[in-house]
Amino acid sequence: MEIALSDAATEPSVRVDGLTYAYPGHEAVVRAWTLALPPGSRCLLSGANGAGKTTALQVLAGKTMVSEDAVRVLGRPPFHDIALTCDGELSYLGAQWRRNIGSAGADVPLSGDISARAMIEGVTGVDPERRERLVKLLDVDLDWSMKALSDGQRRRVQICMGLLKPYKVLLCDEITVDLDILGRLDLLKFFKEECEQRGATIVYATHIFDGMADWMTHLAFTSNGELKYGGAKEDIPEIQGTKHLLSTIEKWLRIDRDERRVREAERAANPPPKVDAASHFQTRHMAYYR
Ligand SMILES: Nc1ncnc2c1ncn2[C@@H]1O[C@H](COP(=O)(O)OP(=O)(O)OP(=O)(O)O)[C@@H](O)[C@H]1O
Repeated sequence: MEIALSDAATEPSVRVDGLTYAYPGHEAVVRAWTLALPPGSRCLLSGANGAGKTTALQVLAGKTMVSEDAVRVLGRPPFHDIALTCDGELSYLGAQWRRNIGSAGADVPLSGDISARAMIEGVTGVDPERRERLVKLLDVDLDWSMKALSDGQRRRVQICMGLLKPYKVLLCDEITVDLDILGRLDLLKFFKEECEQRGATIVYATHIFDGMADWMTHLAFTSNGELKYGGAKEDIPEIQGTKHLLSTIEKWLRIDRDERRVREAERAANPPPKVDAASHFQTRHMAYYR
């Protein structure tokens, strides 16, 4: 389903055109996605566990190779145009990023005595005013020792570091899950300002809808790998009015689960032939990973 531009004359910051993606040896988990997000838009990416949100975000982030025409970010193919991520115009805050930034892997705290200040001020080429604002916004104490933080405190330092450079497109995969209510709402407010004042575009995957109905300008709901519902929020009658977002998505998720159970029962009754992972990889997808 196409996510409509609010202004047809505006070149989208994110354009996805018939994107299909399968992990080697598996069925496609993203199927025929087409969407376009204009500058300044904030898209809530929603769907059940395993629906393909992380996979899609990783493709948008240029972590996996797909054809150059299938995904364009700021008019450029994110896998092939490495400068997009190196220059910080395209930023991805997701599971890999959580594992790599300010932790010793798998979100394990660093064992050395490194301060939050050393981590945050260690990021070079940053506007000091933006850094100060983010430290305040995220309520980070620069004297915190990274080895003695709660999950939420460590996440605040990570998020601070991830936002220091002013991206044009930001892809977020469940980054606020450890934050307390104020931390999450303040961050959503900051993101909204970034979109309204700088024309940044944000795609935000989450299962937490509190505050999202007012925040988002666009919605993408994926089910069984397909973009089932999508578009500018005013074009989706089912989610008009703040109170309808949670109940509507709950309804869509229940339909999704029922359909999945039917598919699983059918597959159990008629198991598909086994795919040779190596030849599938080479001949069909030629997928490479960063
Ligand atoms: N490296 C991989 N190899 C094969 N299959 C994978 C791989 N990573 C994910 N998958 C499968 O792809 C599907 C989509 O996974 P993905 O992580 O994109 O879902 P998600 O919507 O982000 O889920 P969640 O809400 O649980 O984070 C799932 O069925 C998952 O099992």
